[in-house]
Amino acid sequence: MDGKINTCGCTCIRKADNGDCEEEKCGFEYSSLSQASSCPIPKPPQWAPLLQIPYAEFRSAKTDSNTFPDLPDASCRSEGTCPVTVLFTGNNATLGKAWTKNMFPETLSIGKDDIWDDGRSAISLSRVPRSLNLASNAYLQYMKPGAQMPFEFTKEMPKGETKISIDLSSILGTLFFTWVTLQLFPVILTALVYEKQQQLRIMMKMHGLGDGPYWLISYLYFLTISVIYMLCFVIFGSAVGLKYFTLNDYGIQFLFFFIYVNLQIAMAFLVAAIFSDTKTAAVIGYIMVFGSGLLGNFLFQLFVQNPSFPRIWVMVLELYPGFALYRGLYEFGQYATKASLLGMEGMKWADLSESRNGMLEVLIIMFFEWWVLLFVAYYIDQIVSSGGAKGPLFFLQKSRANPPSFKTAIISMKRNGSEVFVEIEKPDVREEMLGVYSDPSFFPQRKNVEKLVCEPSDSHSIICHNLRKIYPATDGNPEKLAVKGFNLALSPGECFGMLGPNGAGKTTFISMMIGLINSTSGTAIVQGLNMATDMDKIYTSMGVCAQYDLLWETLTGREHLLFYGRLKNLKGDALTQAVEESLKSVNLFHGGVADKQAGKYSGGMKRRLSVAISLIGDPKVVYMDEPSTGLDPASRNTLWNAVKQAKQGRAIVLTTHSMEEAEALCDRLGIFVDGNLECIGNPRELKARYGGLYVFQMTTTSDHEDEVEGMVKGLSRKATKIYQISGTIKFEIPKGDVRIADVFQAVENAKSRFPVYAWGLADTDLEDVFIKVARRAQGVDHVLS
Ligand SMILES: Nc1ncnc2c1ncn2[C@@H]1O[C@H](COP(=O)(O)OP(=O)(O)OP(=O)(O)O)[C@@H](O)[C@H]1O
Repeated sequence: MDGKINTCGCTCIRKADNGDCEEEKCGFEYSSLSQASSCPIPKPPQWAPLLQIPYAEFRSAKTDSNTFPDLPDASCRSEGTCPVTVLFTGNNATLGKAWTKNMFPETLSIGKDDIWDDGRSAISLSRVPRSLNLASNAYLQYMKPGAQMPFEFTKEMPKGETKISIDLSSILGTLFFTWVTLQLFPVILTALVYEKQQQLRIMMKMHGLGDGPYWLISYLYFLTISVIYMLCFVIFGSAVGLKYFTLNDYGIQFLFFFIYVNLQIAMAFLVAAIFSDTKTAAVIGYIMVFGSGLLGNFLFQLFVQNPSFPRIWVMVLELYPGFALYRGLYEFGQYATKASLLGMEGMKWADLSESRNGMLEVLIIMFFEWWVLLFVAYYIDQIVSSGGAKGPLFFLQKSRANPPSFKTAIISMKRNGSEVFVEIEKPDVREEMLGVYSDPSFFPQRKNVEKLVCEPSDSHSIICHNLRKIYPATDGNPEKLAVKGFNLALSPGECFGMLGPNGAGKTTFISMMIGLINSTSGTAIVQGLNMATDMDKIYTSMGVCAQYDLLWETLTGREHLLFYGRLKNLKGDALTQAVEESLKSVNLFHGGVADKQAGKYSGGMKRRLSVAISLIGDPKVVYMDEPSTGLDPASRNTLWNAVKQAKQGRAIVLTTHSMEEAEALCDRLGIFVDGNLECIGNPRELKARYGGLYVFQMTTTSDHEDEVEGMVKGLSRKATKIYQISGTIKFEIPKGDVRIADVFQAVENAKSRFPVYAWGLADTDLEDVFIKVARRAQGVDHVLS
């Protein structure tokens, strides 16, 4: 037994004592070698079929260790215990090679020499495979090297195949493509909810974008995106040769996807009307995506493929857009698979009338549902976005005669001889307060508004008449009377500053004026239009800088201004020029800042952009809620200059906590306390009316404090001590009681009698006025409550 292969291709496996070969093994190499005449005639292998796999199991026929019952060695029954050789016989060995490679990718390597002339091939496997899939007309012969009798199993396929072609798109398509198509749903939904959550929708509305145009623009935008997305989807699918797309008629595919994306947008609008938080909406959106796909897969496999299941229930399922999508894609998949196997065309227009084809019913359902959902979404949105102003039957209210305009109401009151009475507070409170303040000029605004009410004119940009806001009781908190009857008349070119402590009701007032919330009662006329009936028209001449920056994080400053400028009907060069001037006026023009995304702006930059937005497009009335919050002194000066310039020809209402800002910008100031306007006038008037005092301060040693007090009392008997600590004493002295020269003289005398380390005489400033008015009002409120 030398193990050498002789010229006949045989190996001696047993030698006689004389050295001759007693037994040779020619193996399977015999036919690949040129055979000498002396070579023994090889024995053909004894193949016997051991395993029969029915055709029905064509795709998934499997063998396991039990399918090799004739393996002579028990140790060979389990995977990996002994090497084996597999023989293939078929139309050609390449087929066997390709097939086997597919089955045993880890263990198989087949070379050119492995293919025999008779078309068979032999491959050595390092282990017994656990399972086998037979996919060709090959005989598979399985033998263990060295075995006396080869063992084998044979599988003969019923018909010859030249190529294994599995079109995955047709098999996986329905579920996978359902998910791909539905991916747009959460995108549209979150975009819509984001605009609502960030109050960008109301911001757009405030700048003149009505509900109708908003819906139209948004709808067309999402439709364009969806159509492009679906076109790319079908084009790419076709380009890579997915039969799902290439075999079915493109016209039907276009119609199906077009109707579906419209339905999907309508559904996103509907769901967006219900949610106001982006994160919740995104979670719901993705649950709908995956749920629709998986549930659709489960239900339709179960029901559609079961002919005994009532068809009407399938149609009920299809009323849910996600399932309708699944069903349509399922039909495309069915037609593509059939066409691929039988080598014919997929779904054609004529096939729509086939009774088992659900495409037509899906198209009809989706088409009608698209319009129904759109209508319902618009209806719900009108109710939800109105903040309670519109009830479920708002369309009936609209059809009624228009409510009488403000002017008409006044004229009719005059005709009836009734006295026009403007109620500022409940009568008892009013009397009480008049008693407390005993100053009729305390309510000049009421008189002014009364006059305007009686003699309506267009000379005022804003007229507020007894505007009240009561927030309803929520979460166990009682209702809140935030604005208690506000009266204001504001002319063009005037800047009105609202001062007041936190919670005074300033933001509530502005929110009512910009239509963010509805007033509980009262009337406001802006540019001659009644807010209750003509808010949409008022929006076109209004600019708003809200307390919080309402910006799109992904848009640049310039894009924001271009967008809002367009809403204000600016076009072409006028728009470009207005945007550039606006950017310059708030110092956002230079250094590429204008083209940075607003999300990357600092707080101060966002604030300046908000102010620029409020002023673009020449609005006649501008509301600014604490515009300079968070600005550094330089930026604040820039902003002030912008507002001063913007005052020309416009009425501006501005709330602020900065007395400096109020004095710098406002022509008139109103101090608001606990929902009431406590005083109104220009800064100097207010200081004169509520100040009227000098503040005298002196620092000496502790043992001379009495002498300082005596000196001040000598100047004015009405002087009141307001502060005393460690030798520093402060007095308020009525201005009318004292001459400044006398104060200087008294101080000089005092210096000669005791040490004076420092002294000062100051006029009252706006801050003193503010504190005084607020304290007094809160004191009165406290008494009244
Ligand atoms: N949605 C609401 N529901 C109930 N109460 C509210 C609501 N919004 C505001 N309020 C209450 O109304 C009052 C006025 O609030 P508002 O925000 O108008 O005050 P403000 O003067 O703007 O305060 P700040 O200077 O702090 O901005 C406060 O007591 C506030 O708690």
